[in-house]
Amino acid sequence: MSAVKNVNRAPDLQDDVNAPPLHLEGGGSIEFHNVSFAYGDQLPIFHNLNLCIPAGRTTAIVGVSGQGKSTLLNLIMRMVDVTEGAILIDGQDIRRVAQSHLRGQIAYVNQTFVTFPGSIYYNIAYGTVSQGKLASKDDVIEATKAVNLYDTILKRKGDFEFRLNPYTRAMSGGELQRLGIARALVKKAPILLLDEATAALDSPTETRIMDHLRHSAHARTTVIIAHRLSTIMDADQIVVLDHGRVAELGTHAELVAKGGIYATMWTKTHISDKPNVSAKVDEAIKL
Ligand SMILES: Nc1ncnc2c1ncn2[C@@H]1O[C@H](COP(=O)(O)OP(=O)(O)OP(=O)(O)O)[C@@H](O)[C@H]1O
Repeated sequence: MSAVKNVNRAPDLQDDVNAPPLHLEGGGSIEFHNVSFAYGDQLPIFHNLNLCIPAGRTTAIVGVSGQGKSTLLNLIMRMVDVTEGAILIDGQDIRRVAQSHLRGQIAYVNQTFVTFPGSIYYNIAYGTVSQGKLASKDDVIEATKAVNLYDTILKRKGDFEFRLNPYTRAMSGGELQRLGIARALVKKAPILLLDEATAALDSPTETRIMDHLRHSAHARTTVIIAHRLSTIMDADQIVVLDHGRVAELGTHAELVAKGGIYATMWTKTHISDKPNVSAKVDEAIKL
């Protein structure tokens, strides 16, 4: 019932009358142009932020806790509107295009996978519902292979017909997180936003999924937030957010050589490889 209520609720942000769809001829480049943003009457999180996220590439966003990484993704999805400035996707101000179409072009995964009462197939195929359809069984199978979950599902009674229920814990946290990524992959959206989407996974599984995302034939613009820097060190560009602005931008090698905020975080990550001190270092990185 609450899902039905949410679907029927008027959106907080209204579309222009006859708002056009988003045209992605440029492949989905995202530009923050002098963006300022505050939640309500809170202190601003961004002030005159300028950032270019190139199409078809992977951009990682890092920064200590509370610097606005998740907010940056919320702004791209237009869950909230900029206070000043504009966000352009392939040159189009996202406030001027239909919200349903904008979100139809974006796949988003965070740490929480919402399960619906229904089969594993349904729970993954649901990823395309904003495009007015359920994903095909073949696409669902392909996505589960990409996230290293196919064999696990086959071991379940009824495999893809195995029923999930939000109130019983039928899968581990890592399996649910991989289901969440599979749900995003079936959407085959030109823009993929990952917010700590692989945080619950062990390193080999995470590496395999990241490799798939990097090398899959389906070109997409990927923006990724990850606390574990090893997840994002191969990104085409890494953006370090600090005090509402882009403090550093470059590849992993460039930023380590620069010796600034990222280099400090990277050094702490190395220490965290030693098991006994990892918790303390996590705490330090989170500040
Ligand atoms: N809906 C909201 N209303 C008011 N303030 C919010 C809201 N969401 C986030 N904030 C605040 O905005 C700031 C940035 O939050 P955000 O979640 O974007 O940071 P983050 O860099 O992703 O943090 P973390 O690494 O801890 O996830 C924080 O101070 C947070 O408390």
